[in-house]
Amino acid sequence: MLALQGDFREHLRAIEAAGAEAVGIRRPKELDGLDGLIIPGGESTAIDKLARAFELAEPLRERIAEGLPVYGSCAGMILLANDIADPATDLSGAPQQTFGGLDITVRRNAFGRQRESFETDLDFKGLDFSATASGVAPVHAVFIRGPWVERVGPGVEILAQVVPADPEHASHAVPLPGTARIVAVRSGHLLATSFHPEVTGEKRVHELFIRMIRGEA
Ligand SMILES: NC(=O)CC[C@H](N)C(=O)O
Repeated sequence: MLALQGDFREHLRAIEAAGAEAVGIRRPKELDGLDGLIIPGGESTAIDKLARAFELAEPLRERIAEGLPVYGSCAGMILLANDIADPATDLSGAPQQTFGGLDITVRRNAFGRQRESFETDLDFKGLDFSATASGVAPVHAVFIRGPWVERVGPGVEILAQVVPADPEHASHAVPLPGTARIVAVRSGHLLATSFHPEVTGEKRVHELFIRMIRGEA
């Protein structure tokens, strides 16, 4: 659990509820011996700056490239993306940085600002093979100033999309009803969701990640 900023406490609880042990990571040496890492929701710019300040960013990029399983939710998805369509810039005009690894382009705050946060049910692929042969299962998803994925590269699997139905979402960045937006992806050892399963008591996304770590999914 990258415990620099954001809702890492909620993820710690979700991992433990899913039957695994989790520890908070704040220093490069704490990356040694990890089976996997979760990057929580929060502010991607803050996590980026703190990771650089604590000299974690480079070692983490290396571990991701070496195959460390990582799950990123919301800001964590942004930090795993190779590209950001609209990166925030600091006072010197330098764009925010990501750890990368996922060949996707994300758009930050794509569904709007805090007041446009919303909840919806969506079908998530690969979660629950007892439900359907395809493993597609319904998930109640909470979006809080979330990103969406605008581009997926080869080898990136789309696990869930959202089609904002209610017309109120047509009044800003959210696409007109009927336009599907990618909100969960997987590429090998990397998993990312735009939404926050850790805030709803949903365990299956964390269980999927644990199965990925164990080589069972
Ligand atoms: N809930 C979240 O993690 C919000 C992410 C935030 N909008 C960012 O750009 O980093």
